Formats: sequence, structure tokens, C-alpha cells
Amino acid sequence: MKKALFITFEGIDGAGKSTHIPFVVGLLQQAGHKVISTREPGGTKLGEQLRDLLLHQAMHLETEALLMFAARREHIAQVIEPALARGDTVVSDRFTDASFAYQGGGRKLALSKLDALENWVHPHLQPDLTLLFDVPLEVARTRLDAARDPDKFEQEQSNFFADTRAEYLRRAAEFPERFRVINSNRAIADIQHELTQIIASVLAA
Ligand SMILES: Nc1ncnc2c1ncn2[C@@H]1O[C@H](COP(=O)(O)OP(=O)(O)OP(=O)(O)O)[C@@H](O)[C@H]1O
Ligand SMILES: Cc1cn([C@H]2C[C@H](O)[C@@H](COP(=O)(O)O)O2)c(=O)[nH]c1=O
Repeated sequence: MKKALFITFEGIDGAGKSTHIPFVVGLLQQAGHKVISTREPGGTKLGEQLRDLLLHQAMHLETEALLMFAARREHIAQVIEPALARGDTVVSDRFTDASFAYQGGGRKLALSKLDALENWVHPHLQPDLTLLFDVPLEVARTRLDAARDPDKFEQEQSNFFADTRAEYLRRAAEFPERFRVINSNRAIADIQHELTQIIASVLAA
């Protein structure tokens, strides 16, 4: 049986991560994995309701962090852990690194509070692989402007995204064994080529 993997996609809004999820899911399926594709905040009925609040309702930064982790608790219990226990591979569009990057880096919530929430909600669960799609802020902004109406996070100023991006890169340096930083300011075909190599090396390990 294939080893079940937990793979997360991260990056600032507009970095291009969601564009590549179907491609990576396809690579994993070709290798014989049954794949559950999901997202945060969300992934469950309650999580999607919380997502709607989180993306559209102003709130205290600690409320925001707590709701992110409440949605995550449900997501882990209802989707992620059962899938991994069945032997399925889970691909999630964002996970806890996003809380460190957005609530910690962007909003300046103390990282010790996020450590405490992480240790409470998933003390023994970490992604096997985190793909961090990295782009300069102005590239992400241009892509978002062309794509859709901005939600609460996407309306933030450039210093918020600079700090969010910096925290993502800091975590990538802290956890090099699971992070791969992908230069997402390239043609989609070039990024797919690199993703093919990364997934092949993870599957071969
Ligand atoms: N390499 C690329 N070159 C040009 N455009 C791209 C590239 N990657 C993605 N895009 C476009 O940028 C926009 C944002 O992409 P996408 O939705 O994948 O970003 P995201 O990182 O998932 O953002 P969010 O987190 O806000 O959902 C889309 O219109 C997409 O087609
Ligand atoms: C999991 C998580 C997400 N966020 C933010 C990041 C994005 O702005 C939105 C989700 O939108 P997407 O288009 O699906 O990427 O939520 C956050 O601030 N903290 C988190 O933990």
C-alpha cells in the first residue's frame, strides 16, 4: 500500500498556489495515491461557515486566530485524520503555517500564542511536505486585481503581505525538512516542471 502523505500548499494571496493543486493531485493519482483535496479555513460544513465569517467579518485578531484553529480542529477530526488513517493522501490548500504567517506575521499576534494553539489542536500532526509559493508582493497584487472581488484579507495593505510573506519564509528556513519554496513568479509550465521533480523525490523517499 502507498504511504499516505499530508501535503499543504501555502503562500500569500495571489501567489498562485491554488492554480497548481489539480496538477499535483494528478501527479499523486498517477503514482497510485487516492487523494483527498481540501482547504482551510473550511473543508467541513462548519469550517466553511467559519470561513465565510473569517473572510468577510471584521473581528479581534485573537478571535480570528481562535476561529481559524476551531475550524482546523473540526477539519482534522472530520477529514484529515480519517483520510490518513484509511491510507489516503491529503492535499490541503493552507494549514497551520497560514496562521503563523497571517495572524502571527501579518497581524502581529504573539507567535507563542500560536504555538500554544498548535500544541493544543494538533500536537502530533505536521505536513509531510509544504509547498510554499513565493512571489513579490506586486506580482501577487496584480494577479489578484485581475482575478476577483477582494475578501477581508485581500484588502490588506502591502506591509501586511510583506510581513506575512516574511513569516512564511522564516518558517521555511526553520523547517527545511518539510518546506519547499517555489519561485511562483514564472510561467506555469516551469513551475509544473519543478513540482513534478519535487513530488517524484518525495514519493521516492
Ligand atoms: N505563474 C502564473 N503566472 C501568471 N498568472 C498566474 C500564475 N499562477 C497563477 N496565476 C493567476 O493568478 C491568479 C491567482 O492565482 P491563484 O488563485 O492560484 O492564487 P492563490 O495563491 O491560490 O491565491 P488565494 O490564496 O488568494 O486563493 C489567478 O487568476 C491565476 O490564474
Ligand atoms: C488557513 C488560514 C487562512 N488565512 C487566510 C489566508 C487567505 O487570505 C484566506 C483564505 O483564502 P484562500 O483564497 O482560500 O487562500 O484566509 C489565515 O489568515 N489564517 C489561516 O490560518
